[in-house]
Amino acid sequence: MEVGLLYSRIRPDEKLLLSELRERGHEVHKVDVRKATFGLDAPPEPLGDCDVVLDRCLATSRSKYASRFMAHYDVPVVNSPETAKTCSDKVETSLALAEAGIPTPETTVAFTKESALDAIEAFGYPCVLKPVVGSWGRLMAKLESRSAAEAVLEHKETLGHYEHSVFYVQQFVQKPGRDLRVLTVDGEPIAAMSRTSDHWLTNAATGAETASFDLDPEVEKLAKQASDAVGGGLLGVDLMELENGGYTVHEVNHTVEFKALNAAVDVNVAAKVVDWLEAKVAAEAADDAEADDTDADDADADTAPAEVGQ
Ligand SMILES: Nc1ncnc2c1ncn2[C@@H]1O[C@H](COP(=O)(O)OP(=O)(O)OP(=O)(O)O)[C@@H](O)[C@H]1O
Repeated sequence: MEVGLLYSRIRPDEKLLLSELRERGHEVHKVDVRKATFGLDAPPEPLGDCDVVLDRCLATSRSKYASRFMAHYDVPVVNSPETAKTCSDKVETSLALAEAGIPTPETTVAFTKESALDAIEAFGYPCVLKPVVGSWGRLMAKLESRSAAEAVLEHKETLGHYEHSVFYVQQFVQKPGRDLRVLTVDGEPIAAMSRTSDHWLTNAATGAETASFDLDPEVEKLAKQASDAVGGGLLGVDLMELENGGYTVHEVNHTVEFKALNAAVDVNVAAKVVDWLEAKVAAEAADDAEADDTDADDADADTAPAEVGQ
């Protein structure tokens, strides 16, 4: 198959994917989104001929628009623009999870620092303030007191980008020093790991210790539901274990990194992802062939009465 790769930096994750794709003899076209341009009529060369395009852009805005353009050109893209739109924004993600009835931390959104402080006080301390867009745990604050909350809110309002005047306040979940990451393809888990740290931020990017996690049916079910809720694709579903049992889903990542997962588990993650891509492309080709057959049958049916009459 011909695979397009939209990127701005080739991380170890992309390297794993690229070598797996090339080892299997697939042709890969890398497109640096910093150099490409996207018009309304035709896709940048050679993406139009690709069987599938992988959006691996680092920047949220690039990822959102680049995947939207691919869909506009009718080029199959992973992940879909709908998924990118939902996952790249924590408000959208929380709403999608809540609408699907998936347990997710209690969250309140406010638009001024005064109403944000009201929301924070209603949660009590500690609670969490997150930027609506961003990853790797950056600019997340665990608020331990009213005075800390006031200071952070003032900094955000005065110094922050306009996105920082959407205040996303969340209950602090008393997790057991770790959270869980499940990598899924259209809801099917490929592998899972726990990420443990003494710090309250336990994502791998902050240096947490990773270990393979044996999926239980509940995590598997929630990962599938969370994937469906955001539109499916190649996703990293993040969950926390609750003190009284059960889980809560706090994030779904759409341009998911899997280098740490690959190192933690006994699964060749890139190989599983490429298996899924191959199956996806084959299914799409079969659908297209069926549609062509149906069109041909319809054309025969259209001409049949005339033939009979002759
Ligand atoms: N409500 C919460 N209560 C307690 N801990 C939390 C809460 N939300 C997030 N965390 C911790 O903070 C870490 C980062 O959170 P989150 O995934 O929301 O941020 P992020 O910047 O989008 O990170 P990434 O994109 O790398 O997953 C999580 O791995 C988890 O350990």
